[in-house]
Amino acid sequence: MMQMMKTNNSREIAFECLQKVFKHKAFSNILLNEISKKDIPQKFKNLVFAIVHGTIINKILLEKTVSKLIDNKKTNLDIQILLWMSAYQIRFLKTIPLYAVVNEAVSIAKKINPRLSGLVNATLKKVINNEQELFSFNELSEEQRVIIENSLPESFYNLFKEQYGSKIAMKLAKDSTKKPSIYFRVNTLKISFEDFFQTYKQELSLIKTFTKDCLITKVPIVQSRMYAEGLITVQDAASINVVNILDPKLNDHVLDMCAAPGGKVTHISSKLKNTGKVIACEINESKIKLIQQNIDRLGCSNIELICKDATSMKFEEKFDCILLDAPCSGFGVFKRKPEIKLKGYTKNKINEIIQLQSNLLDNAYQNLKVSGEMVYSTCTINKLENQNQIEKFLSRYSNMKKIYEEQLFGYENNTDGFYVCKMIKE
Ligand SMILES: C[S@@+](CC[C@H](N)C(=O)[O-])C[C@H]1O[C@@H](n2cnc3c(N)ncnc32)[C@H](O)[C@@H]1O
Repeated sequence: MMQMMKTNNSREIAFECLQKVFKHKAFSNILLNEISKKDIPQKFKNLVFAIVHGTIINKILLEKTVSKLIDNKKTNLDIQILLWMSAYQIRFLKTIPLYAVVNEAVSIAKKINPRLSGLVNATLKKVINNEQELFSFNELSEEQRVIIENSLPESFYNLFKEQYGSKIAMKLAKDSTKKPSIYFRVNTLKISFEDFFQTYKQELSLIKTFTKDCLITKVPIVQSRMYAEGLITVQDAASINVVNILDPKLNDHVLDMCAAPGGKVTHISSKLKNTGKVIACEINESKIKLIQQNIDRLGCSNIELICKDATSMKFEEKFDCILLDAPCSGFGVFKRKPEIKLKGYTKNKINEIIQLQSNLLDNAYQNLKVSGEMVYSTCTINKLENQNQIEKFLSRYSNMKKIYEEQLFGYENNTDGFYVCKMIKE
């Protein structure tokens, strides 16, 4: 195995990331976060991000295209990954010189196995010369074509079609390859929404959105001064929408049962203007530090952080308001975490998650005051974890009433797909 950890070459770095994703099931957002800290020019980083994200998002399309030219069984996975990422650049990154794509791929191939560099060279020249034909799947039905062109595993398409019909399933397939918008939340503990908007609307090309406290920008903002000072935090509009629906009131006693990395709990804190008390619970100890960093950066002073299993914790005092932003399949975040899409749909794993959600809901009920309100949310569009889960919950507790329910698919406003249900304990 070649050693490339110390390289500054964008394509070598991208290749190494993709190996980790495809061979070792690593998550690209974690790898890319590490790369964003590397001391290399921003334009090199941008190329790495584009290649890694684009190759994962389009993996099925790239694999089917490349396999028209090579025998997958006779070609090792490293060479296939190299061909997928190079075919991605040829097809989708039109400003990159084609000779650079081929030369760099050949030079990486020489490090993997010098005998295969000729194969890489010849295959990529064929992709360049026959691009339109190789990337077209006109012989297939429209449904089949759309799922290949958008690299959606058939198991997902079938699940969405069964739950919502083919029209919505097709829209979901097409949406899964879109570039997500950069949404963020203005931290009203430090600046009012209008002041922030007026001050930075030009500099950050700001656009208002469908949900309160949330803006869109075209400029990367994680490295910005406004971010470091805690004026803003990056969060998808659909996620911001959840706490807007929860709508906790000043001085409320609030429980967030599953809090990491802290996007929603810090939003709750800002809604309360640091009054009342918020208990933020998270089972995973390694994520506690992340929540604390967000709490400190955003200036939240009413949050108590606890590391516990939220299926069984009990409190002396019950809560006015509970958020259960449950662990879920993540079928609403394909655009942001394309690895989830590539894993395909397996019933057993989902059944475990559904049971955990159900146990969490039962304990939320136990900890909620009479007249208290709770929100159950997930970043999935899977009905079994959403509407069906809530129907079963409501049938277990006759004094729980649904007061609001919303399923965002993600294609409406280019957000994540999110389910939100607000209930009251009578
Ligand atoms: C969807 S994420 C929460 C996102 C968070 N609300 C936010 O907005 O930043 C779900 C979290 O629940 C945590 N979790 C899973 N099982 C749990 C349990 N039994 N008790 C508490 N937390 C749990 C996971 O570690 C994960 O961090």
